[in-house]
Amino acid sequence: MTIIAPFPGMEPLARRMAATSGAEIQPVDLHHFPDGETLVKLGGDPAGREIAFLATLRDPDRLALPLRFAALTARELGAARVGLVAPYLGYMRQDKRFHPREAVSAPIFAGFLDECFDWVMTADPHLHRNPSLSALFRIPAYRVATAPLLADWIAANVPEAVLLGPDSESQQWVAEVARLAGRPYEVLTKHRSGDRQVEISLPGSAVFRQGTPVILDDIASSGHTLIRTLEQLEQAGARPATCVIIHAVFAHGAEEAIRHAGAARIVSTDTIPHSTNAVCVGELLATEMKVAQCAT
Ligand SMILES: O=P(O)(O)OC[C@H]1O[C@@H](O)[C@H](O)[C@@H]1O
Repeated sequence: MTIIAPFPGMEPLARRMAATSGAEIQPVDLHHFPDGETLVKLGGDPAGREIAFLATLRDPDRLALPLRFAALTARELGAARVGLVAPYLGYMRQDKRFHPREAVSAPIFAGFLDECFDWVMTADPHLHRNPSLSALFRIPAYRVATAPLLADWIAANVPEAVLLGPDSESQQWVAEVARLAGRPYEVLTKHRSGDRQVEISLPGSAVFRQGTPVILDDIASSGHTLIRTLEQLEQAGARPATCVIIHAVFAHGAEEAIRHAGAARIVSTDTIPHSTNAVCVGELLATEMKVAQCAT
């Protein structure tokens, strides 16, 4: 039987995955010493077993070394194969050199995970320039799409939804969710000049006035993409908008600021544990994990 080894905070998602896959859950213990170093302890003996660590990489700098300790320890103790399920895969946004001498973090981070694991799996990675996850990793890389779950949620919860993608990067998600939900969509124009400096322009067609706007994006981080979109919609006289986010990254104060900007509701998937989680990806990940484990 496969082992799912959740990092701290990931136990609820591990239980949902285990309910579908029948896997055994063995939580990973992290002990933080006073000097800042971390002691990793596996929850059981992985000898001869398939083990999948479950860690969402919202805070990858803090998690990278413990992940490596866990993966190499599982190997040393004789695990048959060691996988990583990272429902949110951090560092994918720095996929090119935007300014001279910057690190192109996405492939470097992928290379780090290549060295630790036999396979990796994630949900809707932020890869809008190169949508192929397998081009980034040398190990087998699997992705699940949350679009069917988001479409179902919108169909059940938002009457007369008109989907809005705040920028061209969101086109791939908003177009697919709109298609599955059978609802219209529009993609807005965004200009970002800094971490928290964002401008949004609404399209002239104003389809968003014909229903309830649902702003759909893969990530809310500083929240400024959503905040500026909400402000523009309010100025244009649209109905209060619902924000649907795949990965609830939410930097400090972001959720409150988005609510203050007029969001009628904010919902997210549970790729990152957060109070806005309303859509569960556990079954999706568990089903894809069986595919990963059947592959040689
Ligand atoms: O505007 P914040 O919330 O900081 O960042 C999230 C946005 O930045 C993009 O990469 C994401 O796709 C999303 O549109």
